[in-house]
Amino acid sequence: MAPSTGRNFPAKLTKQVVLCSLIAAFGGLMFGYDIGISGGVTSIDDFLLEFFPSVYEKKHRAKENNYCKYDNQLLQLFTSSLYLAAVVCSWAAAFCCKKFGRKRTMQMAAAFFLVGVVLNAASVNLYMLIAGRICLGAGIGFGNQAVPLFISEIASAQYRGGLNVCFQMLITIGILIANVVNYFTSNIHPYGWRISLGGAGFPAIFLGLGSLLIVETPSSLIERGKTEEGIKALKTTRGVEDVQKEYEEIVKATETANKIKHPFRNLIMKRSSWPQLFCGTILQVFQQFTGINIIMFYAPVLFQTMGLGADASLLSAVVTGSINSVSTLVAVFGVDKFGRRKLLIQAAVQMLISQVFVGAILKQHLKTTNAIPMPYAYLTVFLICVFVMGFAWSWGPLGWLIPSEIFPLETRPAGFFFAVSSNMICTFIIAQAFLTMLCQMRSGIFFFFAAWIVVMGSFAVFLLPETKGVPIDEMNEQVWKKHWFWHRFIKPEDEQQAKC
Ligand SMILES: OC[C@H]1O[C@](O)(CO)[C@@H](O)[C@@H]1O
Repeated sequence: MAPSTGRNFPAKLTKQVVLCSLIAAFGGLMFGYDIGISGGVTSIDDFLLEFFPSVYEKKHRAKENNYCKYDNQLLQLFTSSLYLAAVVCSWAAAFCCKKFGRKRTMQMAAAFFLVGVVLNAASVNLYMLIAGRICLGAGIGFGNQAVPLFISEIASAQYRGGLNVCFQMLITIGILIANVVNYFTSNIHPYGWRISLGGAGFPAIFLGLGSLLIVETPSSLIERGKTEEGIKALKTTRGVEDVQKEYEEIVKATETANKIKHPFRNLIMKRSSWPQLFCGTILQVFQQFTGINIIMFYAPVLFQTMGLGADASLLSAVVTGSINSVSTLVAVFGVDKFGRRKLLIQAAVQMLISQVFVGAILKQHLKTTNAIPMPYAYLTVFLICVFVMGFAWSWGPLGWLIPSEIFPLETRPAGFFFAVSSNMICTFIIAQAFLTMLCQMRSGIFFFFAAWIVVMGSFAVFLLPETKGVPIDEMNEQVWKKHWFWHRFIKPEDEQQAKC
């Protein structure tokens, strides 16, 4: 018997949907592997010697202030150039998603990424390294745009949350694999870092080959006039024959979508799109301003700052990475059960407490060049794990899930573009600024992020609607029109007005 809640359409969890979602989620593995690798290689001496000799020298200068030894704009550009490229490319990817479908866009992602991997692993100078990062960024921009949309559309409402979280799940597994790879390759001299960077090819090959096997989403097929294929895809992905009602909803959404020639303009100008636009974008901004990436990119650097040795630092990054992956499982199984808001609010409290304690310990014990006493260093690693745990079952996965499910079909790729690109921009800002911020603000950086967590927690309490179990093409009716605050934006006259 197919489960059904509220006005849900009948559907079963089919093997095809699970398999397609998992294959698509390899886009997350690409992204995650890269995140983990960047942090690791920037603390490996052979890599620094080859491309950033001044950082190498500063790192080994005995008197250098711990907080500042990695502060170097070029080194930060290595990490962050990828995100700039990803922003630009996710805009192009939004067009490709609409015109060529989600599946083709994923294949483009894999192709760009592979070129980047080859350039990076074979780099002989900084230019090649940065050019490689830009291609990787293009791959990530295309992948991050297409994959969450693909999963949210291919899954029925009852299972959408859990399946979509697989994307973040694979991001975390990618980060973890990268941390482990870095741990071993850092001892392979002098080319271990090439193995680290080259390893990124595996997830891209998986995504590229895997995407040849998957089906296109019913919404995308119907939107592009492939009605017969769309109905067929609807039947196979839902695992039921009676798909008439859902088909009619998609056709209705498609008709509205086809009237809109400029989805980007429509989204910005039309008042009734603002709630989704605001919530989708701000969730991604908040996701980054939890401060998660100071840990993901720079955990080894951060732990070395606290005085742990090089190996202990890389190993601690492996520990935080494992906790990140395992805790994301809570979201896979919990998000369609507990709902989105409960997870976000609970985790905000947990993350706030750990940030404040980490800040307090570092303020007390890491004043100048000295390392902090070992028990406190380990307590800090523990608190960071508590923080990562909270992030992993909430703001991490839901930052992708909610924006991919709240926009109506006509503005979905365009709306999701704003969400993806705000993630990339904020990741860029944090990647670029963190080492300087650490150098300037010292332990204050943890209080800075704690303040953001207070703001985002309040947002989840007061402004974010619950979207659990609502069919994706019914959000306007069931969510926005009924919300205590946002309903005032969704007036029928607005819907008539801006058919730009
Ligand atoms: O799991 C942590 C990782 O997840 C992301 O927030 C993406 O959702 C990354 O920016 C971060 O490095």
